[in-house]
Amino acid sequence: MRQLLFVMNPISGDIDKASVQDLIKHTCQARGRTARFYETTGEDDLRRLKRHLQEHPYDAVFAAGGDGTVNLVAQALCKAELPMGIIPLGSGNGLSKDLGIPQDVEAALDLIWQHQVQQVDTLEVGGHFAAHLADLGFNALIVERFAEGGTRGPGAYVRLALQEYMRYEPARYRAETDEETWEGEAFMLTIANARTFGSNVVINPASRMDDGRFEVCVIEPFPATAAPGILYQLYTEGFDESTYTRRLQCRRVSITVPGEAEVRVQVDGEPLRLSTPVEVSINARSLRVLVPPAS
Ligand SMILES: Nc1ncnc2c1ncn2[C@@H]1O[C@H](COP(=O)(O)OP(=O)(O)OP(=O)(O)O)[C@@H](O)[C@H]1O
Repeated sequence: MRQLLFVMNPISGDIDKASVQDLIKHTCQARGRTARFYETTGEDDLRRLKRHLQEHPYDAVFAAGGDGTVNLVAQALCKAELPMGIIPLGSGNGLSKDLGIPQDVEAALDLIWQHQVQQVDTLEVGGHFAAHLADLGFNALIVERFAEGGTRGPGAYVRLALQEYMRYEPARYRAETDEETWEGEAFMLTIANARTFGSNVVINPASRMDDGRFEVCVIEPFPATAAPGILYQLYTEGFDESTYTRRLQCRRVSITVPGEAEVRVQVDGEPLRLSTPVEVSINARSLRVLVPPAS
């Protein structure tokens, strides 16, 4: 693994990218590796990155940014042999946490020399690629407001969530999977290939990213008095213990919101409006990722 590309998002997280780039360059040079950098622009990045990868041979491509940058690189490498590494530089870094990738830049870089390659499933959500988590309902609304607001960081997210919670009206959903159908009201409905949000909320405990299946994790409407208990359960892997939650395991699902032609969906942290039904399918073991070696 000698030729390495680092795809850097100049605006992700709250981190000085020039010093990170220096650190990556010097670490690689000192240990006989060549690091090249590819800066994202926020416009047409997928097409440009794919073309760059066709024209240049690399041994691995690192996503150096947040979940959106990871989504971009994962999409470019999906169904390819080339493995993806992650240098977590966003505010949430959900997928890297799920895969046990160190959150410290130097430790994450060490995976160049010591790693195993894990093949993980990826999802298609309404025609959009997802490597981590997507959802409909409350969190999708907050992610949309967050993007509109122009502020970044976990503090701004929590402020928005508290404001919106007070006036939030849960919607009715119908989820038809390859195994069962569920219809009912939900506070939010998460399409989960992975386990944990970047905020450390465990939405899909004891799940696997390489089993060819994903979960639809439903949080039903709950009274305000139940909120602290649900939050506690979400942070302590107790999702299934609540009377307000359920999980459907499947290989595909079709989600409708009766009476709505369009629905808010967040996919790997990006807010989208998708037409209904939202069709979700899985690409089993379609992405190769560098993770810490098995202990
Ligand atoms: N040069 C750029 N200028 C403006 N926006 C950019 C640029 N490069 C990428 N983007 C946008 O940045 C977003 C992805 O950001 P990313 O998820 O990597 O960081 P983050 O939002 O800070 O982290 P996290 O997702 O962990 O909260 C995408 O919407 C992408 O279009």
